[in-house]
Amino acid sequence: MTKVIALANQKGGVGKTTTTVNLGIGLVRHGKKVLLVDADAQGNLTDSLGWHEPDNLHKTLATVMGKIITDEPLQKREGILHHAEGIDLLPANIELSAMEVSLVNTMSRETIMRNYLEEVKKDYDYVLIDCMPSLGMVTVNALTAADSVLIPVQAHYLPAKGMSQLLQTISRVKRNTNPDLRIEGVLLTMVDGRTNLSKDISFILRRDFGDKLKVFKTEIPMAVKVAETSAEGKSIYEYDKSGRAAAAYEALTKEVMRNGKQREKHQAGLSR
Ligand SMILES: Nc1ncnc2c1ncn2[C@@H]1O[C@H](COP(=O)(O)OP(=O)(O)OP(=O)(O)O)[C@@H](O)[C@H]1O
Repeated sequence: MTKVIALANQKGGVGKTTTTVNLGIGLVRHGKKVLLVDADAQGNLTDSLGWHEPDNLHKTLATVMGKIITDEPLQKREGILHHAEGIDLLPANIELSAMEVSLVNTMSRETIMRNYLEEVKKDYDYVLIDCMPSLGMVTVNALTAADSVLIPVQAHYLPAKGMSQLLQTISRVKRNTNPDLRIEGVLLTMVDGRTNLSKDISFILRRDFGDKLKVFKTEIPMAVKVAETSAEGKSIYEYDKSGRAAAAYEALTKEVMRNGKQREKHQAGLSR
């Protein structure tokens, strides 16, 4: 069964795009078939995989969502690009901002992305959706299409208020359009090893939001090489394969795969 994971946090610059790329390519390196969906009109994911001028792309997430809205048939792999490291990408550009506006007056406006993914996800083991830094209609679509949400949090920034808003949106989506939506985990990013702040933040998250809010064991270290990868259009495994950040993203990849297996076992146990 395909697993759809939305990477969301309405605060910008927390490592969503970097994590989408390196978790996605990490999964490919373990033999998984993976589609990345850029759900941000800034097109940062598209750019960081080497399509440096997203606004010149003719077919994007906005194109295929538009076709779902008007009930036009999709072409095979319409808009999907293939990256040299073995991963597929549905890109985004500025046209997604217009989609954000037009969704407001669309019937079943929360389920357009889910309906699109129903058509393409059977070709993949994982679909990762890189959300934009807002909790608008496109992000609600991503949360409605997802099985789980992975929440990257910058370790040196206390996210309490933003986290409450995000958790409220997740609860609203669960109540209205996606009752099975789970939280995959909170991922601490840009961790500076010289401080204990990430431990404090893990503690505060658990204290304020309860044990249900799982925090990944893996933490992503702050590393200049990570910041350099996006200009290169490569993953951290290609750019700095023996560095600490590559090891951390590999550990995260294994943790995500392990979580998936545990859940499958649990569900199999329940249905017996
Ligand atoms: N572990 C890291 N160490 C150092 N720099 C990092 C790390 N992770 C991400 N960065 C850099 O921090 C910036 C923000 O990261 P990223 O684009 O992944 O965040 P984002 O949450 O997707 O941002 P946006 O909200 O704008 O989409 C980028 O310049 C990125 O290269």
